[in-house]
Amino acid sequence: MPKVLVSDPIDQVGIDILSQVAQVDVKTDLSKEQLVEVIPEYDALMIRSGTRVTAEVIEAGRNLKIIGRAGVGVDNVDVPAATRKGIIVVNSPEGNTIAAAEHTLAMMLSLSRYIPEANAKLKQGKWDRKSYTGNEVYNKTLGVVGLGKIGAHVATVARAMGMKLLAYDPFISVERAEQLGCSLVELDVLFQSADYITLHIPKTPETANLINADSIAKMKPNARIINCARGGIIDETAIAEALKAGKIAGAALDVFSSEPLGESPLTALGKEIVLTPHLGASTEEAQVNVAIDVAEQIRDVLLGEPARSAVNIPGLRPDVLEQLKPYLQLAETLGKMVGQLAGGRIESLNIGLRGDLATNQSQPIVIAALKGLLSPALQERVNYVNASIEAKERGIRVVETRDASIKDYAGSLHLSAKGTLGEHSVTGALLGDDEIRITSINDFPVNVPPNRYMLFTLHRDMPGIIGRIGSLLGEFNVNIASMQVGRKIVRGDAVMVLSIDDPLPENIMNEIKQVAGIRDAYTVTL
Ligand SMILES: NC(=O)C1=CN([C@@H]2O[C@H](COP(=O)(O)OP(=O)(O)OC[C@H]3O[C@@H](n4cnc5c(N)ncnc54)[C@H](O)[C@@H]3O)[C@@H](O)[C@H]2O)C=CC1
Ligand SMILES: O=C(O)CCC(=O)C(=O)O
Repeated sequence: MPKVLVSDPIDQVGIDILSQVAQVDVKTDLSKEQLVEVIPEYDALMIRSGTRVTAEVIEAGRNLKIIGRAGVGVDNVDVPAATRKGIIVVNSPEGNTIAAAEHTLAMMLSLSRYIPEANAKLKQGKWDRKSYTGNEVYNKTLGVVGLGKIGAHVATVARAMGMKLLAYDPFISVERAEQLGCSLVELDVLFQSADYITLHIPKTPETANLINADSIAKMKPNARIINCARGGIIDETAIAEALKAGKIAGAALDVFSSEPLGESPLTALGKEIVLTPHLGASTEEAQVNVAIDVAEQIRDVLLGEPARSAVNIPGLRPDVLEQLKPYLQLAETLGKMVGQLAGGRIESLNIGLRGDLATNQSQPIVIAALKGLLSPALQERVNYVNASIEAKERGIRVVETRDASIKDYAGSLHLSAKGTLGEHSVTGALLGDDEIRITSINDFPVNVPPNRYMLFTLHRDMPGIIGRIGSLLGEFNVNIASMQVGRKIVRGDAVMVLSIDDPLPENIMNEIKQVAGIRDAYTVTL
């Protein structure tokens, strides 16, 4: 039974799902060193934001197949290191959207009305009404930086509260922004015009310290900033100084450049700052959502199924993935075949998507073909995560073509590879019940299902040759399951495809190649 380590607190519902297929160990107090020590025994790791999955942890995790982040941000996982090792990293892109958006709105209102300070003072027995005259958000301008899932929900609710909306997001269309009631503007315009600025972007090299002394200098003195996205997007020293000097009116921060927040100039400030310890996703509803979402993906991957929200393999909607699954299997099978026909060192792979397949999302199909191509050499070390990197590192040139007009089957895939044994091609399609058929070898038409062990010959179409190969296999005690010949013209060149029940014994290939009329012969193991 596979083993899953859960190293941050997650909802029990997630543990229950994982327990269907794995032994689950919950160890939420591991030090960095302890994690490195225990990780080799686990097939999967499930975390929230507390665990740092460094390159060292990934290197030590020699059995790891999947890392599941019960939340959105995967900045606590060294994703490139995981990708290099072929480990899938999954998250829950939507499970905590509402929780984070509502926390943002709560922070904005708390900050505007000084609720945390007033509450604390009253609990100390002080009835102070004059220190806490706040501001209304109604009719004020909210600048949303990052109009993705959380930013969009914040914008929708803020609009209902009567706020005017500006947004900055270079990857969002004007139509989408307008649909949400936002005017898309440049960042500087947003900084100069907004009364409230809320951040909903990932932390990347471009967004690190986006709010700094320079950007703060552009803001209005009554500006209030809310960050429920990621620590490090705001320069904490700069914002503490700006608040102290009254350059802006307030800040509400849920996330920090280093967590837990230790000694910081932020904690010394008064009612102009509201701080929460990374609580954006901390609702019962969100924790159930993310636990189910990520535990299901870990379960599926441990059962050999694809994950629906992997961050290091092409993201596909579950319905699209479901529809593509048989084609991924087809691409992998053809990749395996053509790789073995073309020989070990492959220079190039041409992938032709034909018929209906030409209108499909091709990236997963290309990856599946590469996985198949490389699997004879790399075995289980190659998977959907690292197939592209492995191909690139081997200098394999990948060319993709599409032709929707070829309608011999509803959709077919044509792979052609150039390698040490020359250039070879295989075409395949799916029958109505998603059964794979090989429909051509080196452009000779055939119609055979793939088989674990196969023998291909290129030969001259002439009497006696099929019988001779049959008897030769018989002499070596190899049982033939099926045999088919594909030719373009009578007595011209042809291919023979034999499905056999056992691996071919050594030496037989030399004898096959010496049969009169045989030009070449190849074995394939699928
Ligand atoms: N405080 C908490 O507990 C939580 C924090 N988060 C964080 O909130 C952030 C947003 O999450 P979602 O809305 O789910 O992500 P999302 O991916 O739906 O949206 C992010 C948006 O940022 C935009 N963006 C990327 N780079 C940008 C840039 N340089 N300038 C402006 N816009 C840029 C993207 O186009 C996208 O529209 C993430 O950092 C996530 O980790 C998410 C959940 C809970
Ligand atoms: O797991 C958590 O509580 C943090 C959530 C978060 O920051 C995220 O999903 O990006």
